[in-house]
Amino acid sequence: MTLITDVRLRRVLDSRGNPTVEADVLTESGGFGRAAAPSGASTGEYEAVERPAGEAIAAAREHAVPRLVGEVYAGNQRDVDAALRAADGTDDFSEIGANSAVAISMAAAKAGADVLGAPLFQHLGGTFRGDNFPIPLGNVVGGGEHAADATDIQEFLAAPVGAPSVADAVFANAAVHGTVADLLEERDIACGKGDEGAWAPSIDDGEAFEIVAEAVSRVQDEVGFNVGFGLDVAGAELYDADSGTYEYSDRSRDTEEQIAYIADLVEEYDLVYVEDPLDEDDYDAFADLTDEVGDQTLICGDDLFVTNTDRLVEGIDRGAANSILIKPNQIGTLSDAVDAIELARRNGYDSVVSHRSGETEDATIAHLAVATDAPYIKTGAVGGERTAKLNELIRIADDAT
Ligand SMILES: C=C(OP(=O)(O)O)C(=O)O
Ligand SMILES: [Mg+2]
Repeated sequence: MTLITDVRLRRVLDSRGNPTVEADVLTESGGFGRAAAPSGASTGEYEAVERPAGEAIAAAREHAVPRLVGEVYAGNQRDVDAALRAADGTDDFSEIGANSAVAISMAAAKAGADVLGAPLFQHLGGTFRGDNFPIPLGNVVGGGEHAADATDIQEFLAAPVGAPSVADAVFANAAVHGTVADLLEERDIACGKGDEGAWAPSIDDGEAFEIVAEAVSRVQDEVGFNVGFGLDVAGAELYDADSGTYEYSDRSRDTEEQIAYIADLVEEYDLVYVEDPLDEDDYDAFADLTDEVGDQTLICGDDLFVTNTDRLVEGIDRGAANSILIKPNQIGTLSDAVDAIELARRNGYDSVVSHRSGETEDATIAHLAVATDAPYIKTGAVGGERTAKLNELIRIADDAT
């Protein structure tokens, strides 16, 4: 029933206005799935390769489509993803592009779900999934590679850890985003937004901490449950390998100073989450920081692990972190992303399923998080391509997908 009969690929716009790959997968019995690839700006060095959309589409039409059409069942995700790997023939999807691969992988999953008449999370995770929801981490102030002339730290993330429901959590994050705007206005700070919809004021990190801490505390008082906050430091973007230092606007920090700085921030602001506090090659520094504060907060590897089980195994062996960011396009297929989540769980690591800074209306990651019982999802706080995922979580909870 789910034999793939057609794969159609096209260029569509992402949220930055760049072309990205959209895939349609059709099946013998009329099943249909459509998905589009997201795209990063602060990409990790070890990610699967995104090719320019037109080239990725041409290569996938030549190498992948013939291995799928009439050959593979969309309902068998492992076979779909194995066919994509075989068609590509490289370790990093540099032939057909991880953007073509992930779009086809996700579209096939949706086609499989469509044939079953089941919600995507249930097709991916089974009938006993759908009761647990991830806590959404929402970017409310940001800079780094996502906005010019803004904070050094890439993302200040609201984290409504005490929310009684996913809808309460989603609205709490939007309230923090709105309260940050009020506080910026009170301080006469005009600003626009970065790529993920976070405010991108031209302020230093110290002032951003003050504002976000105040916003979180006000919203916590309003909603009556615990709202904390966290960071994506995107340490690899700050790190200068030649000098071995982290370069902030106002000063440099060597690795020891960077570890001490982050540990102090965890203490001072009771941070619940710290992503990529250190460079993507420095497992040892990650391990030192995790040793120091890993019992108080999540230390999450994004550029460190790039959703790659080999890198995660190394991190687990070395005690480098206690959580992993999961971005399907970093590794190229849903099967690989699920393998990383399962390996993480078996080793006591929390998974944080994540959007990219360049996004589309695609909501697959909301289903992936619910399907795998992931404790967190990072997908912004506002903006259509972000609310696509957040509203889908609310629909899943409402049994309305
Ligand atoms: C979402 C992120 O940004 P990008 O997609 O630019 O890598 C991130 O670094 O976690
Ligand atoms: Mg990151």
